[in-house]
Amino acid sequence: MDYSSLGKLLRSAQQDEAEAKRRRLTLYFISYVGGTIMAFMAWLNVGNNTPLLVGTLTASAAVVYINVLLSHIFPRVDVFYYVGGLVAMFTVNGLVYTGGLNNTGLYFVFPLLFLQIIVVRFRPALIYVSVTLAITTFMLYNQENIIAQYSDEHVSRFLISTLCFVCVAFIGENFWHQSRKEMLKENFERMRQANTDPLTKLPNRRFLEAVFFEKAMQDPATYFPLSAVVVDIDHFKKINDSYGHDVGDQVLIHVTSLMKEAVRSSDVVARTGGEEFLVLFPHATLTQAVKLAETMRRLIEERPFVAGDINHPITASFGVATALTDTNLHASLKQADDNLYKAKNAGRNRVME
Ligand SMILES: Nc1nc2c(ncn2[C@@H]2O[C@H](COP(=O)(O)OP(=O)(O)OP(=O)(O)O)[C@@H](O)[C@H]2O)c(=O)[nH]1
Repeated sequence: MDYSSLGKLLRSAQQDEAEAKRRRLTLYFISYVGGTIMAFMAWLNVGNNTPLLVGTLTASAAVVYINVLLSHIFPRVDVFYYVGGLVAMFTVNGLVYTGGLNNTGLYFVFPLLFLQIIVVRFRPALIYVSVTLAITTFMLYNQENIIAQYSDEHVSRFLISTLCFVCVAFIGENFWHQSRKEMLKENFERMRQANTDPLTKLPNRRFLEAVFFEKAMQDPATYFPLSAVVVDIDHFKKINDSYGHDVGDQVLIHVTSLMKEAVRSSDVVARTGGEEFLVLFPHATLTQAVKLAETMRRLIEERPFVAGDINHPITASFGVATALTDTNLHASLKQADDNLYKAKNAGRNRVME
């Protein structure tokens, strides 16, 4: 698996739960409070001979309630936030068009715009608010086409204060957005370090357990049958003893690059111990995994470690097993381990299934 795919997996594991919760709770709060206010205002206006205003408020309240109820059922779906923003746009312009109760419609524009900014993500919010304000401004300068009538003074005051308000709200949102991005970047870097072996730059055991296996359990159709190959370099201690630890390290890097050369881009090569590796083949049968392990074994055998005066043949032993479903993942990892020991006992430099 290449660096960017591993990064993607890590990023998906770094779920920004706090931000998701903030958005979800904001949507719930705004929808229940806002929907109730809209319904109440609609009820207040019944009998005032303002059917369009009553209709706008009732329709908005109904859509807000349905939207929030659906968002409880599908909490991970983003569309409800955008629907919330659209309802705000519709309500703002309905209020501007009709004038609202006793011509107070313009005063409700501020909170509704603010709701749009916090419910919809930063960039889409720029579009939502711009479109909402463009329609509002058009109506205010073409009052012959709308029901409400506002004085020039009223319109100027409203537009200037709205502009200031929107700028301040976006500046605040932008700073929050930037600092959150920085925080996520730092957090990601820490996570990357914790999940990577510093010598070979391969993912480590922690990555497999905390990220990869979790992901595989969540999406078994993509990952299973999941084949595992445990790889152990033969007589590695001798290399360390003969040439020193630094050369041993270079041999580990050499073997890593050979294994990466042999596998597919969707496979994961991880370093799980000193001279032990675990290679995972998502969606691969036992036969395919044995074939890939054999390719790795041959490649390692055929390409000795060469550095300066050193030309040292390397071999490795392989234990293979396949988990057909997520329920036997751990049993098959253990089986792959057992098969590795069989390969060692049978004379090394071989693949055992
Ligand atoms: N250079 C280097 N050596 C390491 C590292 N981690 C573990 N080792 C060494 O790897 C060697 C493993 O030795 P053994 O477990 O006896 O295995 P082996 O010599 O490969 O023998 P078999 O596995 O039975 O073929 C030990 O000497 C460890 O010190 C490392 O990061 N770098």
